[in-house]
Amino acid sequence: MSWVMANVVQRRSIRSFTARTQVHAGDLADRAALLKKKRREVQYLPHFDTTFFWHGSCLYFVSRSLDSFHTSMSDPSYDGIGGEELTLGCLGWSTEPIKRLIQTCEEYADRQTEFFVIIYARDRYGMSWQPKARKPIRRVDTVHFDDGLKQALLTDMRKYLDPSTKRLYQSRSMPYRRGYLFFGPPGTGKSSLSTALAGEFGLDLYEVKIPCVASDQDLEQMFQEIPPQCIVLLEDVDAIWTDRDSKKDEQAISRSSCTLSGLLGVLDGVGSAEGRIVIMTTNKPDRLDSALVRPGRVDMKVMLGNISRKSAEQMFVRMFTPDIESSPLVVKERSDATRPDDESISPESDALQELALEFSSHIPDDTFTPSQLQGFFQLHLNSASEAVANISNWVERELSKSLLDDDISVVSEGKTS
Ligand SMILES: Nc1ncnc2c1ncn2[C@@H]1O[C@H](COP(=O)(O)OP(=O)(O)OP(=O)(O)O)[C@@H](O)[C@H]1O
Repeated sequence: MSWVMANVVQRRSIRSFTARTQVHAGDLADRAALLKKKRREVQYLPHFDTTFFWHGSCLYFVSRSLDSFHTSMSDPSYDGIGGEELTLGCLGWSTEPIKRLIQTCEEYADRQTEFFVIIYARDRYGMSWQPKARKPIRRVDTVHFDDGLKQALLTDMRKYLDPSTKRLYQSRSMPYRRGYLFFGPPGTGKSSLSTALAGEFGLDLYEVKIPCVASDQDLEQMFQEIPPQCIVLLEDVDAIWTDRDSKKDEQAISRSSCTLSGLLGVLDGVGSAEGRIVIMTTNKPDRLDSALVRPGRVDMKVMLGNISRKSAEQMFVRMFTPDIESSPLVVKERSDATRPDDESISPESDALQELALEFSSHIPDDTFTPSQLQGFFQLHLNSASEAVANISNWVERELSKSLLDDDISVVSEGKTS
């Protein structure tokens, strides 16, 4: 119906259409499902009647029936998507044009739908999981780190989630689970990458902040309530309490109340559900116990470090590429043949590439975190050339700041010793 609205009714200036404001069943709908998709507040559709239109070289007609519409609206489980009976026909002897049109409409609907990643966290009493936030899906290519490593990670996860892999694991009596360790300094994209991966593979994300877990029993309870197909994000896993930590240890004060054996128990114990992906993050990989990161618990380690010159260039291009997704005209007109890659051949994008190259030549390799650089872009979002003009001053300032920070830490170390 949306396709007919955009491509027939609006184009031919047909002046009658229907509009409705209630597009889901309100309280009865599952909250997580509601969070997952963005619904338009007002939905415009063709009028109840038969609409004739040409598409390609065929004459089609589509009919909406008022009775069928009423029936779907009175069904309490109706969620506003589909449900209504439509009759679609075309003049001719073959059904192929109808199948083609249905496919076109399906592709159109996919492009119109905006999906979100649902992030679950424990409620404030630590009693149950609650959808905490929905985040628009972030594409993995917007998280910048080593390209080879990124491809290896995506391939590994895709392979793991393939149904044939599950069968293979089961037939070999191997536990069907996968673990990853993302490590690197603060602000290098560990959380962003986890959310992007959840979006890429259509999985919900269950967030466990290890320093906030009250006890091993709580951790066990949490894991028992996590569904099988999801990503579990264990943040700051270095805060887990190990036997080496003594009560006098100053760093141990900031440690979690759950223990290494408690964590190992939920990772591979009886209660550990099959099919889930566990991602652990840490800023201090050297503090992790070797038992926690052994193969089977951590199958792949991904280092997210300071930004390289190449990634700075890619980030620049991403920041200043016109936002084609937000233009309704482009969404409507765009076919797969005109996807964003085509921009790379336009003169504007050549100019942008040149600016990006000049910009990145001022960025010292492996010195700033991506989040630091993002902070710089936030100050100059309106003009790419302004960003290029200001970058060398910013680099100088940041470098002198970090020298100052080093001095301060030396002085404070001197005081404490
Ligand atoms: N590699 C990256 N590529 C693109 N953006 C990044 C990257 N790393 C960080 N950012 C940006 O910096 C901000 C902070 O990133 P994020 O929280 O993912 O870092 P983190 O490594 O998880 O930090 P922490 O260890 O403090 O939790 C985000 O807004 C994110 O967009």
